[in-house]
Amino acid sequence: MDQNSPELFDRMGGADALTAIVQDMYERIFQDPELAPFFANVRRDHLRKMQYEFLASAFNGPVNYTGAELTGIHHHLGINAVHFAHFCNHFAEAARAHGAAESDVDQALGRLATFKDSITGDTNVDG
Ligand code: HEM
Repeated sequence: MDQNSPELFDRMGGADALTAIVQDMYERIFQDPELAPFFANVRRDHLRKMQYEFLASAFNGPVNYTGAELTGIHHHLGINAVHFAHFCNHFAEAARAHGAAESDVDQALGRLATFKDSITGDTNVDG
């Protein structure tokens, strides 16, 4: 079931659709008062480009991820499980807005969930 052809990347509409989904997802994230502060000093064009590569690759598209290792770039930021859930929800809403099938949204969310431990860090650090 999971190894359907065409791949998830293609079923979601390929490069053009995923580029639009990433753009839309970050518009939602940057407007979310809980998530926006994390991105205050981030180069947004670079972020969108790297996220496109990452998701395209995670969805079995013909793209190599050339960005930073996920744990190293996120773990010190204090991202908790609620932040992670909201982030994934923005992705899901953006994908639906661009016509993704619910079964494909579910599959994509399942793949994102596998990165949760790499993204979330310990928020109880003293000082
Ligand atoms: C499955 C979920 C996530 C994935 C796949 C993901 C992926 C990525 C990728 C690919 C980058 C770019 C790396 C690079 O520049 O080389 C990035 C950067 C970043 N992400 Fe995430 N991310 C996720 C969740 C989150 C969450 C929940 C937050 C915060 C609430 C977050 C905050 C950031 C920030 C602030 C940066 C920029 C870091 C910097 O430039 O120093 N990410 N993420």
